[in-house]
Amino acid sequence: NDGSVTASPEDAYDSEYLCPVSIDGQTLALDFDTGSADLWVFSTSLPSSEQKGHTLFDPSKSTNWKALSGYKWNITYGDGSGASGTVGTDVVTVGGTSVSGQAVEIATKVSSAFVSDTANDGLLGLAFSSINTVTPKAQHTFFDTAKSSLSSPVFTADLKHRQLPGTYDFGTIDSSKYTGTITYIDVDTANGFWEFTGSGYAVGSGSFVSSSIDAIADTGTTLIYVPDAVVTAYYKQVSGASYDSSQGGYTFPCSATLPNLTLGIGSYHAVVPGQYINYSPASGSKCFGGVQSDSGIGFSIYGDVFLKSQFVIFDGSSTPRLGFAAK
Ligand SMILES: Cc1nn(C)c(C)c1CC(=O)Nc1ccccn1
Repeated sequence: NDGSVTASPEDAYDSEYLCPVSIDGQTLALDFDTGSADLWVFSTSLPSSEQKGHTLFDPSKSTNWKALSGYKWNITYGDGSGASGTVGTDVVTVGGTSVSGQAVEIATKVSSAFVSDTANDGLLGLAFSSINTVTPKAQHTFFDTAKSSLSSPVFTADLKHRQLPGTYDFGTIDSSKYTGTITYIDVDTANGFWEFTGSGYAVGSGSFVSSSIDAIADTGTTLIYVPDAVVTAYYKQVSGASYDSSQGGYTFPCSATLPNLTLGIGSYHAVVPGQYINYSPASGSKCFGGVQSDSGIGFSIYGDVFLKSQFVIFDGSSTPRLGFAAK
């Protein structure tokens, strides 16, 4: 029951990656999010003003739909966006991986950021089920539901830079998708995230700075959010870079040459190409950086800007771990 599904960039800046997911034959484009654990979808139960532009799941058209009476969900993401609604189970298929009895969370309310993100029909959470928001009983993620039917209890992310489709694979590690060896690192599941301790960083050709960085591998977050020491060291090497409070982050002249950012994973040095860190135009001739401060978040987030430079293994075995390889 292994599967592979394309992950297509939503826009020219790789703000998010969307994957086709079939719910009892109704196909929606979902944002696979290793930073949360709810599978929720835009639905016909939303106010019509919030439905516009999205593909809607209609449970009344699903023969395998089973409503969970009295069950509810309510999620708020770190950027302040959120959604809430009711719950049922159905057959969910991702590439070749099909599961029955999967909790599908129907949105009856979504925040404005989701309404305006019309390419996105919901999220498929791939963090640990311990942080699923359904009450009175937390539900399993798609990966947890599928795990026992997979050749091995893993999924991998091979996200691409700029306009290229990548893939999420379930159940196998495709050795044609990476080069060299895989470096594995322990994961602390206490907060429900794929959380690990990074070993440090380097900017461009500069020397590696050893420092412990508490970070999560988060496919649902666009940028890299790291400690101020890293951010300061990075933009010191970018002429014309500065913190722009009106943009809410560091910007720089779009013509700037950006240094690579190396992030240590154990003894492995993961290199994020400088071009990946020119995220998008900000205003005028300034561009917004793909590396920003994690202050106020409580941990660092290695989001898509980082993950798309690597081949990443999310190993859900009894001792969960993360694997990283160059590609
Ligand atoms: C935790 C956090 N703080 N801040 C400022 C950001 C941007 C985050 C990450 C975040 O919100 N990710 C997200 C958003 C929507 C859907 C899925 N993931």
